[in-house]
Amino acid sequence: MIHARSLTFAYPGAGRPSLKNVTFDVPEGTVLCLCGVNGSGKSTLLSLLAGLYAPASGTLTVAGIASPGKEDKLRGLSALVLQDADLQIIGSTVAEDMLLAFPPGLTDAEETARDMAARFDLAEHWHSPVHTLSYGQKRKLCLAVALLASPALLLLDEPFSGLDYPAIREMRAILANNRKHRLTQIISVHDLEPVIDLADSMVVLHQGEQVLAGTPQEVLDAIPAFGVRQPCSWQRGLGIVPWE
Ligand SMILES: Nc1ncnc2c1ncn2[C@@H]1O[C@H](COP(=O)(O)OP(=O)(O)OP(=O)(O)O)[C@@H](O)[C@H]1O
Repeated sequence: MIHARSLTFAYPGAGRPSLKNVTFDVPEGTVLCLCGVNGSGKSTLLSLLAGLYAPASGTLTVAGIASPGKEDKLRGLSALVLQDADLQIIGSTVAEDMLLAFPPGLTDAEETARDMAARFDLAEHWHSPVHTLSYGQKRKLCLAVALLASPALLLLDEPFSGLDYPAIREMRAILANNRKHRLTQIISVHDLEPVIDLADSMVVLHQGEQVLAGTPQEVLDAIPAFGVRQPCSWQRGLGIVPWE
């Protein structure tokens, strides 16, 4: 579904590129775990995949839509869930934020949104002002709104950061359910522990370069050299042990 070929990108005015020569494929319905230390280029790559920027060189094709050239179409088929929920929430209440995901006047919009709120344990907060939600609830609201748009590609930037253990488990359950329904997902993390058993493939970035790519089993032995901690089960020689 995704073919990235020799992607290079530099922010306007930046001295050096934030992505260099990034090449990978993601089959439809699979989960790619994108990892690397702070500043390695994960968010930048997600922005290109979301159609927010175009590569300076190389080509990115998502479901047959190519960038550079068709970023507006890419934006229509993917949903990016940002690390900072406050940058993403635009409604003043949960209801308003969820209903803004639909075109005006769409029949069934409220019913669909309420069902999604219930799925994400947000039903009792339907009329709550968004600033009264907890950090974890705000993250869930952003993900719920992203899914309301029925994206073909879900892009998640550090979905576990700042979440407590129960919220991490809840987030995992949502991502696992998406995977069960064959939604293509790219999940950026610096810590692999909460996600590795859900990942079909991995790309490791370091200083904007793709240094490793393959299945978790192919990549995990080499990741410490790039500042990424191996999952505990892998360190103990147990391979990848599912959480549940
Ligand atoms: N808007 C911008 N303008 C200029 N440089 C930027 C901009 N955004 C990011 N960068 C630079 O691009 C590089 C990659 O940053 P990016 O945010 O993509 O990394 P990251 O792996 O997502 O980091 P983190 O884990 O800290 O979120 C960094 O050197 C960063 O300083």
